[in-house]
Amino acid sequence: MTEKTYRVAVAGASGYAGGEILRLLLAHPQVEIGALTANASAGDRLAVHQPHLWPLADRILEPTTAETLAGHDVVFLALPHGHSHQVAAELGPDVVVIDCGADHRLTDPAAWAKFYGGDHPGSWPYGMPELPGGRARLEGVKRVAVPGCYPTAASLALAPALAAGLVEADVVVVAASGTSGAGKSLKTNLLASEVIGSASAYGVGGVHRHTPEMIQNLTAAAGTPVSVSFTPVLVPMSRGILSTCSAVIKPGVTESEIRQAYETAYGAEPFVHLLPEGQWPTTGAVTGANTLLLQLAVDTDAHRLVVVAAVDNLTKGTGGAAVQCLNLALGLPETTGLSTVGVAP
Ligand SMILES: NC(=O)C1=CN([C@@H]2O[C@H](COP(=O)(O)OP(=O)(O)OC[C@H]3O[C@@H](n4cnc5c(N)ncnc54)[C@H](OP(=O)(O)O)[C@@H]3O)[C@@H](O)[C@H]2O)C=CC1
Ligand SMILES: CC(=O)N[C@@H](CCC(=O)OP(=O)(O)O)C(=O)O
Repeated sequence: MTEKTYRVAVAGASGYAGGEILRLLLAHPQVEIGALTANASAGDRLAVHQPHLWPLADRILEPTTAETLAGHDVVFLALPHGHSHQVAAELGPDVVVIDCGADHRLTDPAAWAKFYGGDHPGSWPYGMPELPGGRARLEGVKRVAVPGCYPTAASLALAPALAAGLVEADVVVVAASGTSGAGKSLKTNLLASEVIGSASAYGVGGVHRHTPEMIQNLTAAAGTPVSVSFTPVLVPMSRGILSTCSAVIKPGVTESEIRQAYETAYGAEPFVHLLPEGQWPTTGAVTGANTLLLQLAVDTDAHRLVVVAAVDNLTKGTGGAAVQCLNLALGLPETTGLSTVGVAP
């Protein structure tokens, strides 16, 4: 029997997230790539913006309109946040819409207003299958909110310990990110002369917009309100996030209990792995792979659990998660078209 092919459009195809989605879709056996859209780049050959996507080099970017996105089974939205809800509103209810932006991730309108401003666009099923109950929430859905890159690393790093009640509900996350996390648009702190040879903290003091998303995920996992102190750090690499997450261990809890909780949570997961003891995650090991690698240690003097997570912000941190959610939404095997093989060195 011939397998069904789904016609897929990508809005924001000239950007980093759109480019990564296309790189992965080119290896997906049940996808036909339809319209590729952008804003100011409309009219350009795709190769001008995505020279690595050779099979699509001569495709012409179209404007992002209801007309260009019509006639597809699936539409990926890889647009700056604040734009996708308007575009999604014009797509029919039978179209599977996978939004890589932040518009539909938060369930709390007050958190949206505080960190993004304006009216809350509403929330969609959240695209992190590995969270408790996460997979069931995505099967067969028509709308998916793909998580932010920093929340992917922090949430998967801490959810098992919080869900098992092994640590206090007050966590610290410090995460180093490569520059592609900021997208392609020009920003002065992303000038090569500012970034090369320098690491810098930003969004310090609870103001980064990914903080409420981490709180949302970890509170749901813990079943009790969790407070999160998050500090992002920009480092001179193009891809990758290395997130160091810690929490105070509850009295009497042992390292083997904690390790068991992570093995139970992720032992059967195709894309999230607790490394063998003594081996620590690196961003290089996950570059281009839809994989999140974890390791943990117990700091007995400080009474803290420390978990380190590595993820490629563009793969498991966005584009790979988006394709994983597509598979769940369409009822395909979750790993279809997704590789856990990285690029090294
Ligand atoms: N980069 C990352 O690691 C991650 C990104 N995301 C999310 O993915 C989305 C895209 O991010 P990213 O690819 O990094 O950003 P980029 O700046 O690299 O790309 C943005 C894309 O959106 C298009 N665009 C810009 N403005 C409009 C508009 N008004 N109408 C239609 N299209 C428009 C751009 O087209 P043009 O070339 O014409 O300007 C471009 O294709 C964002 O919401 C981001 O938060 C999520 C997780 C991680
Ligand atoms: C290094 C860097 O600048 N990273 C971005 C990550 C944001 C992102 O990509 O996530 P959203 O999908 O929520 O916008 C930042 O801190 O804003």
